[in-house]
Amino acid sequence: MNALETVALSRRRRRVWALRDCDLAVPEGAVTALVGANGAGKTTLLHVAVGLLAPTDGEILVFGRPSGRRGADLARVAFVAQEKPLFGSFTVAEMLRFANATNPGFDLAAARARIAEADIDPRRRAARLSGGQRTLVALALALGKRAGLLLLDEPLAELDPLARLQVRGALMAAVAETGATVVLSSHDLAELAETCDHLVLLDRGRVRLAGEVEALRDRHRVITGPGEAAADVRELADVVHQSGTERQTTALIRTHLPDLPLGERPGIEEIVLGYLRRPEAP
Ligand SMILES: Nc1ncnc2c1ncn2[C@@H]1O[C@H](COP(=O)(O)OP(=O)(O)OP(=O)(O)O)[C@@H](O)[C@H]1O
Repeated sequence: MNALETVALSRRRRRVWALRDCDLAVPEGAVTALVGANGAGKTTLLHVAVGLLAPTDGEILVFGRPSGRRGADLARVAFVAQEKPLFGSFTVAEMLRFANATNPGFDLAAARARIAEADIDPRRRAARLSGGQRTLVALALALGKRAGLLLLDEPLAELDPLARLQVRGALMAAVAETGATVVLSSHDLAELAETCDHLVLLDRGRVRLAGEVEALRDRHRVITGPGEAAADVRELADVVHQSGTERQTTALIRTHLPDLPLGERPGIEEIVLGYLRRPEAP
């Protein structure tokens, strides 16, 4: 079963279509990167998935059921919002106890261990935490919930390099140990390449590219050669993006032949940048 699935999902925000006709499937047990330019619709998609926003059109299913505000369904989902909202007047210890009291199956010991590992004083009030510390507390709460689906909006943005490594390790461990599904949005493509096995690229509210990272890499090549050779390549593949001079051109191409003996297999960063650079690419 897919952990998250959308069918012709659209969401309008005032005059803007923040999501438009999105069809996508996030498989269970995978770590999926949600990427796209600023304003592409990533946060909107995550908010619709947890029922904070309703679809304008279409459907979104979480573990096969329409997403909504029913307690039993929400118990299977943990969400860390971009602003990492916490109750400012609560101490960290109080927040963990509150989470423990309100979430059946909450792993209080594991959450406390994460706070200790992050060297955060549990007596400190949330309002007095640094941005990165807020993130670490929010992630400890989300992971403690032991939810089947973790939706994380820019979870690594404010973390120092060591904390980023620790959080990425904790997410991968959650996937390995409990079979959890993780969807995380981020602008750090290099980091995502090391953490994620699936990718969804949103572009002005539409799904531009989606699938397994290795399969997407198999379908693309970076080729270099004289400009006129690009015409020959068009017979075999779609040119996603091309740059350079008449004498020397570099192109990202998409092919239907996974074994195309041509050029280099690109990294996920090159693929995403190629599509973002050329909005009219196929
Ligand atoms: N509260 C709101 N009211 C009206 N429009 C909004 C609101 N929040 C977002 N939008 C619009 O919806 C679109 C998608 O925004 P969204 O926040 O989902 O993008 P994003 O991909 O998460 O961007 P970022 O990478 O900057 O966080 C944008 O055009 C944005 O201006």
